[in-house]
Order: sequence, then structure tokens, then C-alpha cells
Amino acid sequence: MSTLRSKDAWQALERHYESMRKRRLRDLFARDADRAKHFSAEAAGWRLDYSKHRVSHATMQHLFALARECKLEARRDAMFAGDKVNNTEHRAALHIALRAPAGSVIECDGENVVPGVHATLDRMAVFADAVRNGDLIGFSGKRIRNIVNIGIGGSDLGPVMAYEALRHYSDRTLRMRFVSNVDHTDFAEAVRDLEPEETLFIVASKTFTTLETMTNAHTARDWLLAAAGSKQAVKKHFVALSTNREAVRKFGIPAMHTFGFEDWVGGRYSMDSAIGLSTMIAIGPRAFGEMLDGFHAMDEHFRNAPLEENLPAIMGLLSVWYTDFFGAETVAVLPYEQYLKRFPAYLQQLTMESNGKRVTRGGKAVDVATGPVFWGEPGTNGQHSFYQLIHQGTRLIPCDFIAFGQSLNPSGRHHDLLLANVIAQAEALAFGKTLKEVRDEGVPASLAPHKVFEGNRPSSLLTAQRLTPATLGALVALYEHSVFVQAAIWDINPFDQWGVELGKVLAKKVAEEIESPRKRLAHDASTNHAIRWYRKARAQTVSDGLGTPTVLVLDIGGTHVKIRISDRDEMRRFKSGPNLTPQDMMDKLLPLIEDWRYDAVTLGVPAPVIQGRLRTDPINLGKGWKDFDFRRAFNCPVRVVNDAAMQALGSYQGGRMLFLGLGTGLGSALIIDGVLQPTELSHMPWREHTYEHYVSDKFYNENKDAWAENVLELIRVMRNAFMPDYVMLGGGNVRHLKDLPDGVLRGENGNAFDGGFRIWELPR
Ligand SMILES: O=P(O)(O)OC[C@H]1O[C@](O)(CO)[C@@H](O)[C@@H]1O
Repeated sequence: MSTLRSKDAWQALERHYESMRKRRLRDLFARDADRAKHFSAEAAGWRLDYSKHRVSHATMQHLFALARECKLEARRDAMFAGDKVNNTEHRAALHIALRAPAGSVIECDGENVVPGVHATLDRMAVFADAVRNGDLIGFSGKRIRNIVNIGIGGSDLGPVMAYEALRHYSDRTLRMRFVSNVDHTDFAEAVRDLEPEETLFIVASKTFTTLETMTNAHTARDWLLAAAGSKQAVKKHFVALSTNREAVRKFGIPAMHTFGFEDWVGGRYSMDSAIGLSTMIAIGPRAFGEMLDGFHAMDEHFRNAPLEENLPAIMGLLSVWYTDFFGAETVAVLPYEQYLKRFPAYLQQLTMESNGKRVTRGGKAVDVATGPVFWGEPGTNGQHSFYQLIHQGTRLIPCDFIAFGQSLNPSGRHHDLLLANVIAQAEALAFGKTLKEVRDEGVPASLAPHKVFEGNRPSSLLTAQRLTPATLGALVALYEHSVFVQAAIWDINPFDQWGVELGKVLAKKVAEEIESPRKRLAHDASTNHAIRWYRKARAQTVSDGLGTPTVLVLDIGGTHVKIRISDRDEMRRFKSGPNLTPQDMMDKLLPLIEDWRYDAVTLGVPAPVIQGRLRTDPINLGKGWKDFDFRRAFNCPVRVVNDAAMQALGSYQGGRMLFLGLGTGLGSALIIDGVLQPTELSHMPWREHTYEHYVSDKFYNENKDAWAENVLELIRVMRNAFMPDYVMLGGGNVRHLKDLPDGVLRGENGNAFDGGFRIWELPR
């Protein structure tokens, strides 16, 4: 038996539960006319009515006794004192210091942390005011109007929830957006209608290493630089909120745009730290200060009020009561306030990342249920979807109803009806409707069971006068501390989150395997199957010309194979020669590019290619090229293209272009309005031989002057035949031509790679 189960108060509760299990709320109310008064408490602008819970005075006494036996007050005091209550990470959990008034003293490792907190708040205020006043200017000299917060988990849910909750108080001339998901759709939709020159990115990440956030931050930087041109723009358009100052500096964000906090602020407890910069920009430093005051008021209440009047203690203990004695698995959070639409999502991280634990602080398995599942939606919408199950389903789902006396957008009967609904829902859940009541209404016997409401379904009603920055702060602190109370009873650490690690590590491995399609898979059959399925889907995306693939280009020549990849400048090469078979090439290539990831391959081959297929083996290489299965060898989409055509594509400047490649032989290609037309001029008869003969490298070595004459003659003839807007000369021997006629341009050899990359942008 665990220490918790063996506690006197726990055992007393177990016995007491047997007497409460069947007690009806109807009876409890009938016996006590003042039950609503007796089972309610107030603090920091909030009133908690918990009279519709399945508790008696005795229940509450047992629960308070349990809290005392679990040393809740001592644990709370240790947290407030800056002790390392996050024992698995050896850290304090001092979020209460984030809202402590200037002048207070809260020590961590012997140092008063409050002055540092206020110094950051002051810097944030100066910055927020600069944005709000229009003093913050982007790269083009225009004022910043769009704020995009990039973060995830606590670096997103708190800011987005607070922005939505306090929208009424926000500066409507600013556009606030929040990007969290690594799904690119999130970023794409967030910036779709924004101008880079007016956009500020706030990269919010405690660690500044989180995969999703850093991927989105790099995408944001590319998006900005595509418009700004210069890397200097990053300094103006990016702000970082982080504890990892070194990583922020490496990203290119200057110290003056970095707002830090300390490791004693947990991600899900950070919305009132520097992570709240977007909130402060939206509502202004003064209102942000009011929100902090609300937090602080609830902190003080939690710290000083006796458990019997202590809102977080009561809420936390009720959660333990239902989770461990009634076997309830979830809690529904139902704000009757549209501005709180993201509150349930925010609470999910706060509650479940904190208390989703299966071992005690000392590492022993717990043998009672811990952290319930939190979920919810704003009322009244939920009433028309899942409330059916809460009213008549087989599960017990305690509900937290949240409502405000005054609407921020009063109009007609709206608020009356909203409040009527929340009050009525709590009443219906508690008291239900008996079979007799249904029958008395004249409902036929066959239908009556369907219309019975069992009732006895518990709920809290949390009310405040108005949704303000202060009431929001107090509400969040209420839940933070309620989570702490539950953790104290279960003896778990609510401040770590090891449970997210394994998935992160495996995702990194799987991403590597997806992006290196030749890697062998050694997972279970199902995981292997899923990876293979996605590799195929991904290859299809590339083949369909969607997205921007990373392309590996091979420029295969008679003496060397040169290789590049589209996201790096580096070129690698290895020797080819007259005996090089495609298999030899693969054997030399793959070890050389082991560290490169690519989605697609372009092969520029010195041989005729029609519709992506080699018509013959290259004359200057070994055998077996024509029928070799490159798609299979690379395990990703491959496009084979004539080497001259590839260079032509890389040199193309629009319109009708004739490309002539002067190398060992003669390469040629025609591009008309972006569409590549393969041509094979080299072996057409000319004079006593072929065109290639008279402009070849061999001919050049025999008679240089005649070679130059021949090239000019070739250009004249081909111009007459194809009527291009211009002729582009490529190949190594172009350098031997001094003066070029008008309309004839000199291309560069490196253009071949650009052609290999561009070919994936063309329709197939
Ligand atoms: O702020 P960071 O370091 O990017 O972390 C984001 C989130 O990731 C987690 O560490 C794990 O999900 C959360 O606790 C945290 O809020």
C-alpha cells in the first residue's frame, strides 16, 4: 500500500465515500437552506460556488485533513520560498515571483529575483510602447503593424489565450498572429495577408531549441529575407523571448531585442514572464501590470487564507475527491465567455503536462489515479454538442462553469440568455429530472426513460464581475495553484515533463529516415510500414512538382562527375572516364554524399535524352546507362536530362533561347518561353562531316582559327533556322572565343547546377 493510501485521512475518506456515494444533491440542498453560502469562497475578484458538488461538511473536513497530513501548507511555503521543489530538474518553481510587486524580496539561491523580474518588465514596456506608438520601424522605413508570435506549448498557449481573452483591451490597429504547429500551413496562413516590411516576429522559446519553433523561426527568417534582401533586416524584425541567450545571438537577434527569464519559470507557468510580450504589446504595459496584480492577489490568497476558505485548495481537493474516490476521469471546463475560447486549451497543458505523472517525487509508482483529463469549449456552443453525454451518459464528469456578471459587448438580451444558460445547466446537472416528474408531464411510458435526467452531476460555478486583465490573472493563478494542491496530495512533481521526451527523440530519428530514403529501417513492422508509406507520398509530392524539394544534381562529364545539392554552395566531385558504368558511379557517389539529404535527383548526362529517357549510352562513358533504374538506385524521384539541356536551363534568361555547348563535342538545346525542347544538332551532316566535327575540341586542337570561324558559321546557320531572341554559348571551349556577335551571350559552367535545380520547377 502506498504512503498516501495508508494515511489516516485517506482511509477516513475511503470510509466516508461509502456514505456519500449515493447521497443526492437534492437531499443535501433540502437539508441546508444556506448550502450555497456554506459551500462558497471568494478571492481576488472571484467567487467559487461549490455547493453543487457531492460533498458534505464532513467531506470537506476529511479533505482538509488529508491536505494537512500531506503537508500541503509546508509544500506551498517551500514553493513560495524558492526551494528546489522541481526535484527532478533541481530547480525552483518561482512563477509567483513574476508577479510580485517591485520591492518584495523572493530569494532563489540566496539572490533576490524580484529586481531582475522588474528590470525585464520595464524593458518589455519600453519595447511594447515603441510598437504601439508606431516608433518601431521595419527595413523599408514603414512602421511595424503585424506581430507574429512563434512558439509552442507554454510559449504559445498562454500568449494566444491571453490575447484572445483580453482582445477587448487590445490595440486594434495591430494585427496579432500566433504560429505554433510545425505544419507549414500554420505559418503560411498566418502571414498570407501580411507585408514583411511591417511584420515583427517574436520567437518565444524558453530553450530556443524546440524543433517546431526553430523550424518556424527559420521559415519566418527566409520569408522576411526574400523581401528584405539583407540579413540586417533580422535585427529589426525579430525579437526573442528565451533563457538561452547564446542560441538567440547565433540566430542573429541582438541583445536589445532579447527578453530573458530564468530557469525557475516553467513553460506552462510563463505567460506572465517575458513570454507575455505579445500580450503586453496588445494590451499595453499598464493593463499587463493589472493582469500581474490579479495573479498576485490570488497568490497571496493561496499563501495566506486558511485551507477552509482557500479557493485553489478547495478546487484541488475536489479534483482529488472525484478522481480518486468516484473514479471520474475528466473535468470539463466550460467558460460562458467567448473571449475565453482558448482557455480550455491553455488549461490542458497547465493541468495535464503538470499532473500527468505515474511516479511520486521519490520515483515510486503511484497506486491512485492522478491528473484527470481536462477538456472543454465555450458555452453555449458545447450545449449543442457534447453536453448530452454530461447530462445522460454513463460517466461522471465534474464541470467548471465560468461566467461574468457583465458582458464586454452588451447588446439586447444576449448576456441575459448566456447567463441564463450557464445557471440552468448547473441546475439541470445537479438535480436532473426523475421518472416521476417525467411521467407527471404526461410523457408516454415508452419514452419516459429517455427523458429522465439522473442528476447528481457535480459542478463548480466560478463567477467574477467582468473579464478584465486582473480577473484573468487571478483565474490563471487559481488553476496554477489548484494543480499544485493536487500534486501535493499525490506526492508528484508538477513542474517537470519527462513524458514529452521520448516522442521528441523518436521523431528526430524518423525525420532522418524519411529524408534519407536509402536508410534501412529497423523499427517494428507497423512503424516501418508508416515510414515507407510516407516516403512514397513524399516522393509523389516531389514528382507532382509541389513544394520545394532539396535537389541533388549530378553533372556527369567524360572526366569528372560534379555534384551539388540545392541547399548548399559546396560542390563535390569524383573521377569518371570511358569505363564508368552507372553502378560504378553509384558506388563512388553514395559514400561521398552520406551527410547530404535530398528529395529528388537530376542527372545531367552527355547523351541524347527524350522524354526523360536516355536514347543511347553516353559515347564517352562505360556501358549500361540506357536501361539503368536510377529511380530505384536513389529511392526517390529522378529526372534524367541531357547535360547541355541542363546547362541551357540554368542559363536561360527568358524568351526564345538557343543554347550551344562547346566542349568535347557539340551540345544543343532550345528553350521557348520556359519550355525546354531537346535538339540533337551535333550529328547532322555539314560539309563533309557533321556539325560536331567542325566545332569539336579535337578540331580546335588541330586548327584554332578555323575552329573559331566554324563556330561563328554554326551560329549564323542555326540563328536562321531557329530564329532565337539570343544565343547562349556554354561548355568549356567558349573561353577561346574573343569577340561574340550581337545577341550571342557567354554562359557559365556552374549554370548546369542551376538548371538541374530548376528542372523541378518545370511542369512535367
Ligand atoms: O519554450 P520552449 O523551450 O520552446 O518549449 C515549449 C514547450 O515544450 C515543452 O517543453 C514540452 O512540450 C513544454 O513544457 C514547453 O512549454
